[in-house]
Amino acid sequence: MRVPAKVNLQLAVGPGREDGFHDLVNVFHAVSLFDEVTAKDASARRSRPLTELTADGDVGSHLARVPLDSSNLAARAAGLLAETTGKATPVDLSLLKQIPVAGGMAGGSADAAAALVACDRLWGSGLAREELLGLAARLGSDVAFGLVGGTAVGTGRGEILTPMHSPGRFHWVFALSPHGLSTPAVFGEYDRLFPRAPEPRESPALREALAAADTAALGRALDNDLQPAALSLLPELERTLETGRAAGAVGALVSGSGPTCAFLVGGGDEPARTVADRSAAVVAALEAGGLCERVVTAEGDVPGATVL
Ligand SMILES: C[C@](O)(CO)[C@H](O)COP(=O)(O)OP(=O)(O)OC[C@H]1O[C@@H](n2ccc(N)nc2=O)[C@H](O)[C@@H]1O
Ligand SMILES: Nc1ncnc2c1ncn2[C@@H]1O[C@H](COP(=O)(O)OP(=O)(O)OP(=O)(O)O)[C@@H](O)[C@H]1O
Repeated sequence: MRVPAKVNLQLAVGPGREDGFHDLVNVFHAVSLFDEVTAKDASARRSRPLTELTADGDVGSHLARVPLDSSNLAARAAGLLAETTGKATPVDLSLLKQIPVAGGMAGGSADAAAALVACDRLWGSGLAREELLGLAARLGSDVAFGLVGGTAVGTGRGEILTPMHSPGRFHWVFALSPHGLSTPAVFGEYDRLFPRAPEPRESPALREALAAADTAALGRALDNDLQPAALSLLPELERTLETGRAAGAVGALVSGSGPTCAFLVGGGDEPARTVADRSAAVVAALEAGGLCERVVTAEGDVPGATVL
């Protein structure tokens, strides 16, 4: 299975709920930075554990942060499916990672989405899409989007998804931080900074920009309520954002809970040469700035988990 990363085009965060979560208006956009998840039958093993994991990939120091035990979200996904259907045999899960780890791009959630589909096929459980989406939502707020992909607005804690009309093709540059940020810690910092947050509201300007495939308007509409919290925990991110903006990015923001920074560098409504030049300028400035571990480019939107 191949499964994409996400960037949040809008992340409006309401006040903390009694269950520890926050109501969101979360506009997800899937980008062409992919993890690959393979599930192989290991019935010969016969004994527990249900899953054994390996992880490899092109994510530098981030790879060391991927747990290889039952806490891995892909293993948890396999476990939840097994528990739900009662149909399971031991499985070897291998992860090939391109999505930054603890980077605010939903890498673990993507792997969980892919593992659900891969194990459903391997075990012949044949769950309906709605049932898989239900299991995904139980695993984490971002997991269902890994199944769906494209551009979609998530409400509730982010798991209730409605597709958004986005006919355009957008080009992005991502600055990967050497650090990770814990999602609960960033929400906690948000509560400290904004103890009386208003109810989250969708941005009409963003919806219009997406529908019109208007890159400049999309750049202006990008908005992440968690950005001040991520900057408060990692102040150096402000310089990363400023470096990309100064090099010509059309829009810049922290992706989700961070610390990956996302730069919109063009869209299909602009000449390809303009986009390529702008992208190259932003990549060069970020690399020369020495602020991030790696710089990668990607396009969006792309489909969710896909069988290779
Ligand atoms: C920041 C985002 O990535 C934006 O897409 C998501 O909201 C986070 O999604 P996720 O990583 O799948 O998060 P979950 O595994 O569901 O929750 C992890 C923790 O993040 C916080 N959390 C998450 C989602 C949400 N709507 N409100 C929250 O307060 C809670 O402390 C929760 O215990
Ligand atoms: N398959 C996985 N890949 C990466 N990290 C995983 C995985 N399973 C569990 N983890 C753990 O989850 C933590 C968060 O990883 P992840 O890459 O999903 O963060 P994230 O992209 O910031 O998440 P989100 O954007 O959904 O908030 C990591 O620090 C790691 O310990």
